[in-house]
Amino acid sequence: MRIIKTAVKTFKYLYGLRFEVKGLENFKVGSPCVIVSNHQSILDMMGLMEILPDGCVQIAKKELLYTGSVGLVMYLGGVIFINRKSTSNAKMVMADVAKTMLSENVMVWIYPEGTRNGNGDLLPFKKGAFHLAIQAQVPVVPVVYSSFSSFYDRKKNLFTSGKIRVEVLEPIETKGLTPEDVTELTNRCYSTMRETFFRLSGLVNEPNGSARTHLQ
Ligand SMILES: CCCCC/C=C/C/C=C\CCCCCCCC(=O)SCCNC(=O)CCNC(=O)[C@H](O)C(C)(C)COP(=O)(O)OP(=O)(O)OC[C@H]1O[C@@H](n2cnc3c(N)ncnc32)[C@H](O)[C@@H]1OP(=O)(O)O
Ligand SMILES: CCCCCCCC/C=C\CCCCCCCC(=O)OC[C@@H](O)COP(=O)(O)O
Repeated sequence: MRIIKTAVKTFKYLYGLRFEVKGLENFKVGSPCVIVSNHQSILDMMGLMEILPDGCVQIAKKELLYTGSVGLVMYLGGVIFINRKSTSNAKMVMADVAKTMLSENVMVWIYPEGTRNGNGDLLPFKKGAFHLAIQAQVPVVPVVYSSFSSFYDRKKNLFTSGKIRVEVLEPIETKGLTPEDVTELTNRCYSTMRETFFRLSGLVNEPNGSARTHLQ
C-alpha cells in the first residue's frame, strides 16, 4: 500500500489538485480504529492516499477485485472486498475484520455511504462501519472531504485545478457500546460529518435539509 500511496499521490500534480489538510493528529488514537469518510468519485483515491495512515486497510466492493491489474494491485495492497448485495456475507466478512484489526493492530477505512455520490450532500450512512467499530470496541475517526463540485463537472467528466479541504475529526469512542447503540452512533457521525462537509464546501445547510452555496 505504501507503493500505491506514493504512486497515486503524484496524480494530484497531473490534475492540478491541492489538498488542505487539518486534524491529522486525530489519527493518533494509539490503537486500531475505524476511519469513515464521504465518497464523491474516483478522485477520492487521491484524497485517500494523501492522508492514509500506515497500517490502514480499505473495505471495497468485491466487483473491484475483477478489474484486471487494478484489482490485483488492490488485492496485493491488502484491500478487503465485500459483497454489498449480500448483507449476511458482508456481516461475516466484517466480523472477521473486527478480530483481525485487533490481532494485527490495523486501522480500517470504510466509505459508509456505500457508493460514490457527487450530489453535493451526504447519502444516508450504512451501518456496517459502526457495527465493526462496536464489535472491535475501537474508536470511529470521521474524515470529511470538501465538495468536488466547485471544480469537477461530473457530466462532462471535466475538472479545472482545485483545492480540496480535508478535515480529520475527533475520534468517537465506542468502548462500552453495544449493537443497540449502532443507530445512535451512525446518526451522530452522520450529522457531524454532514455539518463539516457543508462548512468545508462553503455550503449553507438550509433548515429543510437541502444545501446551497453562500453565493446563491
Ligand atoms: C498506480 C496505479 C494504482 C492503481 C490501483 C490503486 C489505487 C487504489 C488502491 C487502493 C485503495 C482502494 C480503495 C478502494 C475504495 C473502494 C470503496 C468502495 O468500494 S465503497 C463501496 C463498498 N463499501 C461499502 O459498501 C461500505 C458501506 N456499507 C456497509 O457498511 C453496509 O452496512 C454493508 C456491511 C455492506 C451491509 O449492507 P446493507 O445495505 O445491508 O447495509 P445496512 O447498513 O442497511 O444494514 C442492513 C442491516 O444489517 C445490519 N448490519 C449491517 N452491518 C452489520 C454488521 N457488520 N453486523 C451486524 N449487523 C449489521 C444493520 O444494522 C441493518 O439492520 P437494522 O436496519 O435492523 O439496523
Ligand atoms: C483514471 C483517472 C481518474 C482519476 C485518477 C485518480 C487516482 C486514481 C488511482 C487509481 C485508479 C484506480 C482506482 C481503483 C479504485 C476505484 C475506487 C472507486 O471509486 O470505486 C467505486 C466504489 O467506491 C463505489 O462504486 P459505485 O460508486 O457504487 O459504483
